[in-house]
Amino acid sequence: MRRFLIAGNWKMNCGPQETSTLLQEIENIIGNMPEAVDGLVCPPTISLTTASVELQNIEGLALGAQNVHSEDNGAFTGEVSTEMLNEVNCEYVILGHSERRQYFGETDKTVNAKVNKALNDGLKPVICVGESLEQRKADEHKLRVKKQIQAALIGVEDEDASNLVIAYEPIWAIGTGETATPDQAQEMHKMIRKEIADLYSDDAANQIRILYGGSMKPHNAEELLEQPDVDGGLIGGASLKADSFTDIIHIAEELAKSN
Ligand SMILES: O=C(CO)COP(=O)(O)O
Repeated sequence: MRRFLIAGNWKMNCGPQETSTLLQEIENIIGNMPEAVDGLVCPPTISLTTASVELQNIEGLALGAQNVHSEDNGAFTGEVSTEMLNEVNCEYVILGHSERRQYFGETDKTVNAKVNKALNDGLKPVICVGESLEQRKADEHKLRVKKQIQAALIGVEDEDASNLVIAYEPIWAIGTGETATPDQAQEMHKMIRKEIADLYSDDAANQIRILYGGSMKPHNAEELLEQPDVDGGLIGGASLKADSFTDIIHIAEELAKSN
């Protein structure tokens, strides 16, 4: 059985001080992560070192970055390398978030290079895919997401597939308060799992975790997380408050217990 992964993408929020405060608040509420649920926080690069220290007190809550470069090192002003992320105990890295695709020139090709680099260097990529509102209205959402997945996974070997996480994030639901309905999320997650089965194997498809992202909040987390192919959440706004983030963790815990 796949374990829930409840992940916070903090985006460009929380410098080192706020990072310490937020993680201490989370620790005060949950202590460690519940047995049945995996957790992840992805602060901005400058706060990773601080987060790494704080997270020593919260068992089961892993650390991730929001981006990485595909080269080892060198003249790439403003970038960070996989080696640097490993040094501060990052386990995951978010790749291909729609905001990076939209504002920072990320393409299917650069995402693919980063996915391979991350896997080669022991980081688990959280690959973000998702369609725009126009694409959904034109009934192109399935094709768009399929293409993003195929492109992101070029060169990724079968044995690495289980280290991947995929996040389905419909762009129209990010930061808008509008959520995909549970049926819409399930339909897309099922299709993504089928795509992984076609590209790799049923085994890989059964193992891979597919997260939903886009205005997941405590009030809608249960109906989304109870869908059979929704294995967790990639949470933006609601991950910036200790109470809403831990509420969602507790919802996942209850669902895991009842399964
Ligand atoms: O983009 C997201 C997570 O990566 C979702 O953000 P919100 O939860 O703020 O909609």
